[in-house]
Amino acid sequence: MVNKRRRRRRRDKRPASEMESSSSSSEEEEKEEKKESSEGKSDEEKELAFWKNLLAKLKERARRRLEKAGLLNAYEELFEEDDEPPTEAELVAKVKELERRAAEIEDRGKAAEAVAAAFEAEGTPFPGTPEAVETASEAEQEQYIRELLDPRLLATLEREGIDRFFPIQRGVLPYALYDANAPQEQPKGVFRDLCVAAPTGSGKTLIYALAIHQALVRRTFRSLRAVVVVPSRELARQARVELERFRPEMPPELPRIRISESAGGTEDNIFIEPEHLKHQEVSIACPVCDERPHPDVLVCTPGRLVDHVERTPGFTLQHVRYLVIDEADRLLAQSYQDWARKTILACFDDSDVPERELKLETMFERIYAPVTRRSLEEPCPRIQARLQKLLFSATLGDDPRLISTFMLENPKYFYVRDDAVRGGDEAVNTTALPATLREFTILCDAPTKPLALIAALEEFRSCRLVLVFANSVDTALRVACLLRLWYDGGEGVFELSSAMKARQRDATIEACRRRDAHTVLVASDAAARGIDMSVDLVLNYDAPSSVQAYVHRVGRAARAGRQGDAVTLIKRGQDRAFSRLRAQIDDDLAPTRKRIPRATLAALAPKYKACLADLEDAVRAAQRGYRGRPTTSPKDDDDKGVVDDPMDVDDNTSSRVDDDEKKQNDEEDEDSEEEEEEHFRLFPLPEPEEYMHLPGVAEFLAKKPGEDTAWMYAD
Ligand SMILES: Nc1ncnc2c1ncn2[C@@H]1O[C@H](COP(=O)(O)OP(=O)(O)OP(=O)(O)O)[C@@H](O)[C@H]1O
Repeated sequence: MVNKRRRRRRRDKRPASEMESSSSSSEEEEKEEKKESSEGKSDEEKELAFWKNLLAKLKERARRRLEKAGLLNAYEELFEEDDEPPTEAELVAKVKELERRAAEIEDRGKAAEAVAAAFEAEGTPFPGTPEAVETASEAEQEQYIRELLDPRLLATLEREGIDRFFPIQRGVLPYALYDANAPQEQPKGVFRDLCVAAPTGSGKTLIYALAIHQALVRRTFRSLRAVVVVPSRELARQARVELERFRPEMPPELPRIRISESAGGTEDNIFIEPEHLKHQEVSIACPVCDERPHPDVLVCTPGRLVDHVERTPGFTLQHVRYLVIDEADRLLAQSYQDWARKTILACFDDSDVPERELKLETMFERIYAPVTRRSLEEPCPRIQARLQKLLFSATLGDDPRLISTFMLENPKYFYVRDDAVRGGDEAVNTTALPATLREFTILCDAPTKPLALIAALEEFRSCRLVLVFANSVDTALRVACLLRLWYDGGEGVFELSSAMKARQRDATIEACRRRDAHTVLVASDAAARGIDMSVDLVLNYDAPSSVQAYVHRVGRAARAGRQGDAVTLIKRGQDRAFSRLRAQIDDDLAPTRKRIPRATLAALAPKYKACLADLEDAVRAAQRGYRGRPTTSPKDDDDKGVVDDPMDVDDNTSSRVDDDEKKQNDEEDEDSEEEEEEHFRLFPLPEPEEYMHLPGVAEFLAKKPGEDTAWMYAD
């Protein structure tokens, strides 16, 4: 039916001369059509179902368009609920009426463009756009965001106790949600990628969670629409939990938004996309597929993502609307399998799309017609189904490789300076710390450094959770062992490093989150980024070697507007280097110098010495608990020439810098094969006979490339 209408429209558009010369062939076509329609009569019910399905899609599109153009009343008049199913003729008439309205909208669109141009000429943002609320009051920004949010998401926010948005959320959400609500099929270049640099704990996750859910809340078609890439397995888990926390309730007729995780040892719900869904066929209800695990959102590490792109049958990124890259500066530095290029190219892969171009001849087709997948070709021959990239980090920086590696399109940058959120067209290298963080330094000698750590811990004994950072896996292990001895068995002392198995790390994080007594977690930089666990005090046993490491480490405290403290132990001789590092942060503040009285150290010394005597045995016992003994590698630069810190190991077992990513990827490879096998056992590919009986499937599969199929890009 769709084919016939298209053919008819195309004929009408041909020049008169061509029309005359081909009149005989058109008569033949007419006959052919009649023959086709008489043959089709036996399938009347099927066809009506097809039309209804298409109309439902068109109605939704029309509603959005008309609503935007202030024509909602017209829409309601046009589609009053009928008790009787409409006849085919009525449906065709309605679609024609839609075409007329669409043309009307185009006129209005032109008028609106002229008005927008006038506003631009005056330098005033167009009312109702995100630009217009950039400088508005806090209350106006809140209201604007709430108006853009679906009521089901507002209900979720209320349920989760989010009653106001944080500053960076008020700055970015107007843009992110405005785009999430905009129709997909915009000409290339209309939408912008967003890059957000905001302090740790400022609520960046909620920004992408809301944008994704807002775009998917009215989706009718199930396919992978959002991919969130994070640098570690722990962050993948956390992001998934956060996305699930804000997941909206769906209307009864739609399946809920499914969120999956694919990182390291975790591999759930990875799906195979059945052939007939790959091409976004109009038919949307497919019981077989709905019972199968189809994620709408996938949270993953880069390694696992590349594995899926290259190896998982049926896995495609072709329908992905959002590519979120969290901790983007960290992921930029990670070239694992050339993941960024491969991922983005996979989003534009149209190799299995039949060689067919939609000729968008009428306004109707341009607005409502099915659109195909996207193409990187310039100029794009098709309407673009859009891919928006959202980049986040507390230390995003202005590295030009961000644009090239992630193929950013017309990016808009958000950053925080002088406690205010700013937006601009240029990347700005700026780093801010949470305003609620208090920073301290303690100057100490190498031999007494562990004692200084103990003294600092004693001073902050009232804190619930203290996170101690060491520069290497081995130092973290030794410090944890020392503290266990210090706390007489150390029930509340935990260790987190990449030398541990993934499940051990999960269990440790969970235990630290749950405990309500004084808890000390000793970690390597594996725990520096992104982990959100209500830390009261960050204690840098080793001074970090870069400003990025410092910002992410201390940012585990003072999150979400809460008070928090950070203490850094600085060995004599390291203080200048640390001051230079701290000066790279955009504020005029300096950490307060704390002094530990000699008398305090002297009082702690006897017990400390007793602990040291038992330390080697404790370390050996702890190492036996690992998968294998940590290997050896060169010492940290910082420690060169300094051998007398009792937490430094001797030459035979020298400190290993925590190469978290490498370790993780090795681990992922090891775990994944087993898990994949298990997955395919649980979720085998459906046999074609399982879905061939479903309406429309056989017909769709029978269509040849190039045939005028009704393709639909459905939200
Ligand atoms: N509007 C809000 N009101 C209350 N709490 C919020 C709000 N937004 C986010 N939060 C909470 O703030 C905490 C920190 O948020 P999140 O982890 O997203 O920070 P982040 O900016 O991503 O930090 P990092 O850079 O360290 O990854 C989380 O526990 C989150 O649930």
